[in-house]
Amino acid sequence: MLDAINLTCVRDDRVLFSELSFNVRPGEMVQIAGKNGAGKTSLLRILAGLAQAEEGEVKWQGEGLSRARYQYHQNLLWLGHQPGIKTVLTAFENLSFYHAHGAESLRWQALTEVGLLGFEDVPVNQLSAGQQRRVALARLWLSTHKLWILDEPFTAIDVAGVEKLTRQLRHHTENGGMVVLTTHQPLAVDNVRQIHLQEKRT
Ligand SMILES: Nc1ncnc2c1ncn2[C@@H]1O[C@H](COP(=O)(O)OP(=O)(O)OP(=O)(O)O)[C@@H](O)[C@H]1O
Repeated sequence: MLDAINLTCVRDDRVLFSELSFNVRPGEMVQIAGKNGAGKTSLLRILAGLAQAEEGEVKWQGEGLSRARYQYHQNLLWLGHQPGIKTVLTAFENLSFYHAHGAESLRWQALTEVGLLGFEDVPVNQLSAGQQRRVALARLWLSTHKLWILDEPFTAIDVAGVEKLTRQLRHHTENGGMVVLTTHQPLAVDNVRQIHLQEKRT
């Protein structure tokens, strides 16, 4: 289980959120909602252990991230706002880099799932924005991590891609996984829990 406990985040003397507490249990999907600049990415980065909160703590399986860091990173798949892929490598090379010890057949399967079969040998910097995003998203079909933290995973993805990705998110939670994500578009998922960030002034 992931626990966010009394988190306060301040950026440029502005309190983005304060005393924010929630948890994410196996099988749950949580959407962080709020207008542009509300602090959604800032919150996800704190949850992923990439940034510090001014106050409060994040716990994984009951332990603070500083103590549980190794275990946490074994269980966490973070997909940031940027695709986070190596643009001089091809789609297939990216997946090989990411999934070095897994079976090659699984990489082909993941490329097929995200509709990149036929583009596997193209350097990523020659792919479209949506295709580049799909290379990053292919990791979701290779992941064995329990917790997925995804910042705007649907950005630049077409309608069919959104449906496929939504199915994969559902599949993950139905199998006991956890998803925390931001998105500005409606999610076609039952039981998604929303946490709204609202601006507070100092
Ligand atoms: N490292 C930083 N230093 C200073 N200010 C920052 C930093 N990171 C974010 N901010 C500010 O914090 C606010 C919230 O940013 P954040 O990216 O978390 O918002 P968001 O809710 O994800 O927005 P969007 O929906 O536009 O992606 C913004 O005003 C941003 O300028």
